[in-house]
Amino acid sequence: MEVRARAAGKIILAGEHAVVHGSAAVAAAINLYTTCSLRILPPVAEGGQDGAGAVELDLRDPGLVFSWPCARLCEALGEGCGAARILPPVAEGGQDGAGAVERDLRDPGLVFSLPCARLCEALGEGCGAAGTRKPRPCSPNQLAAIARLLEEHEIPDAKIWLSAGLSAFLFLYTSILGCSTPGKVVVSSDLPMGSGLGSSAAFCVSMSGALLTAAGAVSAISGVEGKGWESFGKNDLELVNQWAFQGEKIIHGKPSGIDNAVSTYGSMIKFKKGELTSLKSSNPVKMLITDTRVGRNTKALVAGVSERASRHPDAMASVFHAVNSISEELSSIVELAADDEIAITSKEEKLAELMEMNQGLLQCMGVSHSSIETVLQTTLKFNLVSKLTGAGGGGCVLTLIPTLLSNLVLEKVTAELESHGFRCFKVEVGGQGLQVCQGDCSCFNGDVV
Ligand SMILES: Nc1ncnc2c1ncn2[C@@H]1O[C@H](COP(=O)(O)OP(=O)(O)O)[C@@H](O)[C@H]1O
Ligand SMILES: C[C@@](O)(CCOP(=O)(O)O)CC(=O)O
Ligand SMILES: [Mg+2]
Repeated sequence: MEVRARAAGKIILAGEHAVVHGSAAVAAAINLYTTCSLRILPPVAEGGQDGAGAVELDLRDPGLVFSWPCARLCEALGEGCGAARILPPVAEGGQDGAGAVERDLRDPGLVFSLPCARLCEALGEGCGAAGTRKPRPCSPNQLAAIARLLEEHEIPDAKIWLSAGLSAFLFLYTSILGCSTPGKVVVSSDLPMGSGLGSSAAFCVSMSGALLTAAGAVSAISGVEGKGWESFGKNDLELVNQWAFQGEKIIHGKPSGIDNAVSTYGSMIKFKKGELTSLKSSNPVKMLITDTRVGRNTKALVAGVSERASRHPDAMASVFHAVNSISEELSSIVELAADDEIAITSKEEKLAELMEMNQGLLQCMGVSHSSIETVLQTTLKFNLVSKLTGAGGGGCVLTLIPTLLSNLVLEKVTAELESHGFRCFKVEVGGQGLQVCQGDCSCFNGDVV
């Protein structure tokens, strides 16, 4: 069985960091994706091919491949992993008895087998992939066991930041498919990693989408246009989102959930205390993204803001309160319909002013950086307003592009930003959320399985 899932990166127009402390934030999906391709391999018969009984992860962006024998996963993660083995669904006219759930109780020495058809008849809808329908957090013991598994691999020092993503992968894979399901996973992404465009969330959402589809816990709705990409219904998206959030917790420590939500659902959203409101943006919002190429780590920046908040609780509560007002106002302006040049310009001026105010408050939180300040000063020379997006400390900066801005000015500002060594690109704002494609994945072509 092969499945491919893709999830979008995001920009935060207002409210990053404050959203972790209960304020509202506004985010939008962008047309840069992380794609996770999964091939479930047949269970290995005794005396079977060497190495076939393994879980392999091929990370195309850093260019690293990892492999864990299923036996080693079961030994390390034991009970917690459920040691489930997913058998391929039975085709019509398939082998008798294969479409069954078998429970092998080693201690009393009893084996029970219930045909799937009988389970469905007796338990109906509610019986669907029960184990995966209740996402649970990674326990401290599980996390420690995963860390020990990772120590057995030589991760180059320069790429040690990958450990968080690898831990999230091992947690999601073994929790959803069990430890004894051999498989091969390939991840590739358009997103720069660790730059504020939500690569960690897109990683967890695409991974959860592919794994849950393979486990039969969610299924795509057919008939959506595109090159074989299909969308999911609301309940399935919610399940994927909840699992992805558990993965984000491993990477970020204390995520608000906004990144995985916008990556899963797409479009533009307002997010507050876990509640999501979909925003209908009536005019296109155009943003230039500047990647300062200054690496940073979301987990450390989020922890830094929390420490500042515990040192100055009253002052920081006021900062978070102000950000909440900015996000609330920005979300209502985004939805205003502007149908002539004057109305569009006035709407864009309001958005720009709110972004500028938000940037000032992000400076108060201590998450700006000299590279970000350089972007702000450069764009200001052209009367353009910018703010950092995501966790800050480097990473990406957004610049609002007014509808009436000439291409010449845009080229000039881009050239000046790039002369500082930054990388500029334009993105489409408010696009697709999670999508899936089943069938042969081209990334496995040439594999001998
Ligand atoms: N395509 C990917 N391949 C491997 N790991 C990834 C990938 N995308 C994200 N990650 C994980 O997510 C981490 C970056 O997350 P984070 O610091 O939150 O930055 P951001 O989400 O803004 O890109 C990486 O260090 C890595 O562990
Ligand atoms: C800083 C924060 O608001 C967004 C982090 O986004 P990113 O990982 O930098 O893309 C954290 C969160 O909301 O979980
Ligand atoms: Mg992140």
